[in-house]
Amino acid sequence: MKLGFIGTGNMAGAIMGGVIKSGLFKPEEIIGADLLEAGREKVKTLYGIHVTADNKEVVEKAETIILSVKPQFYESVIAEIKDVVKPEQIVITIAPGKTLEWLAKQFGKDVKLVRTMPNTPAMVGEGMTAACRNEFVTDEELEGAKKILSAFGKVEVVSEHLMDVVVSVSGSSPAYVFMFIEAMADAAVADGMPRAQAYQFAAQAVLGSAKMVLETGKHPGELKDMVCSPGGTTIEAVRVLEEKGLRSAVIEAMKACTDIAKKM
Ligand SMILES: NC(=O)C1=CN([C@@H]2O[C@H](COP(=O)(O)OP(=O)(O)OC[C@H]3O[C@@H](n4cnc5c(N)ncnc54)[C@H](OP(=O)(O)O)[C@@H]3O)[C@@H](O)[C@H]2O)C=CC1
Ligand SMILES: O=C(O)[C@@H]1CCC=N1
Repeated sequence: MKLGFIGTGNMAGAIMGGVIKSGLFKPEEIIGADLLEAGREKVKTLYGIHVTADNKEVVEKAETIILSVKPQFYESVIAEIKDVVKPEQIVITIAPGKTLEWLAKQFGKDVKLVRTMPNTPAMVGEGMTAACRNEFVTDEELEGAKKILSAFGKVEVVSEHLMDVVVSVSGSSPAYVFMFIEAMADAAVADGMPRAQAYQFAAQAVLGSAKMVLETGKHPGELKDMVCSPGGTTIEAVRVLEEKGLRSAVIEAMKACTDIAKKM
């Protein structure tokens, strides 16, 4: 088995979907463990992977392990698997707040650790993942981990002190973007557009705008100005968004998100 997941919830499912869709791994090369039968059956049906109720079986069978349980379960799961983790295995973590130092202390032995923060757009191959490693991971092994992470989107190696910021700017931010899309669609529905059509229009506008930022290299403010015709419709919307505090709401929400990540 090439890849093993402990915890087969939302984020693990998004990664499974991404790596299988990319062709990097076949479903039969992936194994996942979860507490409940329902959780295991869901990923077995959706992705065709092997499943087990035994976390240790995942560690015994897979080359690379992704710890995909909630942060509050990291301590107990590591205590359960630490004796079966082999020196050559790479353990990838995806939990906010769990530092390399804290993780190493839980394992209590030399383990190759790659700390990451992915996001659910991994499911459609458009993830954004940040990664950092501990001293036992060689350059070649880091490249191997990056190959897995880039199978479902972009990956960037960052200094560990940035990992809490990454949580708010890309780990959690899909949720704010979905809220924005939902709100835009609600407004369009209020003005008479059928809901399904409203989601298409709003989501495609967000997708295209994000592509413009990534592909033109222009400042987002300049791209915004290009939409605002003098005396036109857009500047009126911009005026109201400023009055209602959109920018400040986003900044304050992200500060709260980063602060929580630091405390986890
Ligand atoms: N969702 C996201 O967008 C992102 C999540 N993450 C991180 O990914 C991790 C998982 O989050 P997410 O997928 O959202 O959470 P989920 O609750 O969807 O998935 C976690 C899964 O782990 C199972 N689980 C709990 N305890 C154990 C255990 N002891 N052994 C095996 N499986 C167990 C849970 O089962 P049960 O439901 O029965 O408890 C659940 O199916 C977290 O650390 C989160 O911070 C990182 C980036 C983005
Ligand atoms: O909400 C959470 O805690 C996780 C981490 C980043 C996205 N979801």
